[in-house]
Amino acid sequence: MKFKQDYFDQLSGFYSQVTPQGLPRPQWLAWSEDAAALIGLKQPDDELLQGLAGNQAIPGASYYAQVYSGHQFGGYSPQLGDGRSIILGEAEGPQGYWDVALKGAGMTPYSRHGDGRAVMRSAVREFLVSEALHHLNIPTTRALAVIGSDLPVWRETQETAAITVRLAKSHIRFGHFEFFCHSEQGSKDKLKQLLDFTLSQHYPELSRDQAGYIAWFNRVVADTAKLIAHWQAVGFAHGVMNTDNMSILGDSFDFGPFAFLDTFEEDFICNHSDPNGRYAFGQQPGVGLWNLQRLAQALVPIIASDDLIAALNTYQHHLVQAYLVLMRDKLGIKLVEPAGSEQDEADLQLIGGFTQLMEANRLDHTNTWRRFAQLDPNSQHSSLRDDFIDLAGFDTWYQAYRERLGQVSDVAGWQAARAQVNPKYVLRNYLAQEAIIACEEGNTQPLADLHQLLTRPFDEQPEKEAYAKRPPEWGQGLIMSCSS
Ligand SMILES: Nc1ncnc2c1ncn2[C@@H]1O[C@H](COP(=O)(O)OP(=O)(O)OP(=O)(O)O)[C@@H](O)[C@H]1O
Repeated sequence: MKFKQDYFDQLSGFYSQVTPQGLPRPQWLAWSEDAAALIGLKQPDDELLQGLAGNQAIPGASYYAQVYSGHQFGGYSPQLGDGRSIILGEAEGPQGYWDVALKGAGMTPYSRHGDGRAVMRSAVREFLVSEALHHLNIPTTRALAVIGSDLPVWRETQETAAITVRLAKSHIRFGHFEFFCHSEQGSKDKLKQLLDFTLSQHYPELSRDQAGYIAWFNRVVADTAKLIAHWQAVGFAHGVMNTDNMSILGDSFDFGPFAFLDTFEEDFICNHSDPNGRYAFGQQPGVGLWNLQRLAQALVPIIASDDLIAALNTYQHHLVQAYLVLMRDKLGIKLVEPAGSEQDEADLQLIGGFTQLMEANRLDHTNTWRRFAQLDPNSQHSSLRDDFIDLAGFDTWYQAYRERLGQVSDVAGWQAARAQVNPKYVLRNYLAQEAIIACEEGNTQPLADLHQLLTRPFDEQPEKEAYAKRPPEWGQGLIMSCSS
């Protein structure tokens, strides 16, 4: 790995230099070849293993933990920070730089009461979902590897420690700005310094003045809205949308009790620690805006309120437009009239009508959408119909859909295009759980197989048909806790 050397200088006051606490007897549990290619790595080897396990220094790496704060479940936590994640710096790759972070590499000044560790279960889940989302074409941080060990750690029961090696275009969170606005260590100058750093790192095309700052905040609003549109379209529930888990770049970030929907349920809650459903699947669009409002509040000292409010007011538009693009593609309908016309409203109703039917008929989200890749769109009789109990409801919807769709001239082409946007395979919780149980028994092959499967989520993989099944009874409604 080749690290950028001037990175640190620009960040003074925003981090603490730390030393990782190594993992004894480390072993590779997972490795992502295409994430490795991002930073010019080819094969995992022993030296890299010891380096990423924190047992020996990696040449050129800097080792730091950042301070930030954030709103967690609606309340402000004034002092958070990388309590178990150590950033090595920015590694150079063929197409740019990536932060490399060791998540679970021991205590830092921000560990509070935590042990600085991550358990294997959560490290594997973060690895799988990072790579799965990427291959679903959803913006996300990436995962290079999972390193396991026999080091015992205590959560609800005794587990073993592991490290996820995370690659991120940026580790800057909404919570960074909140910290430098609200804390005693913060100031207008510090906020400006942080924003100028963000711009120079990630938005070199923007000027470092009021006009650039406003343009930047508009970008953050749009990127966040687009990310959430992706989650809603694919059926992904993040589970812990605290502002310290919101990437400034609009990448999916920090994976805990996340879930892909099995049965479609608007009110689905995947986080055991969220009994009121603050972060339920259907709440995510609203939470995205709420989080942006918290970010805007933190920016008041350096960006005029009117400009912040004007940008926030574009959120709904970006969200709806991005969602419409994704959902029209899933349904195979084309935008005929200009965006923003009455057709948008009619299409939202058509889409909402379908999701309501899915919910009322207790249908599987992924498999139901995948059916569009087999549908004969010119036929009055839909192969989808058999899945519904409410046949009259389906028939009414299908008639409206066919009217909107019109005649399709190239049916095979239409179906192939639907297969490229309606995935066959997603990371269902029970699949992750099976791979984790195998790892606990010393067998990493199921994890490797699942990872491979998820790198081609849109392809038929007949030998892996079973992975597309709805969960067995034990895996239905698996709800994870925040403890990881
Ligand atoms: N085991 C732990 N030891 C120390 N600090 C922890 C531990 N688990 C979580 N934290 C800290 O608690 C806060 C909230 O945790 P959260 O789970 O959102 O983050 P994370 O998953 O640890 O890290 P990241 O956001 O970098 O993915 C963060 O400041 C985090 O560093």
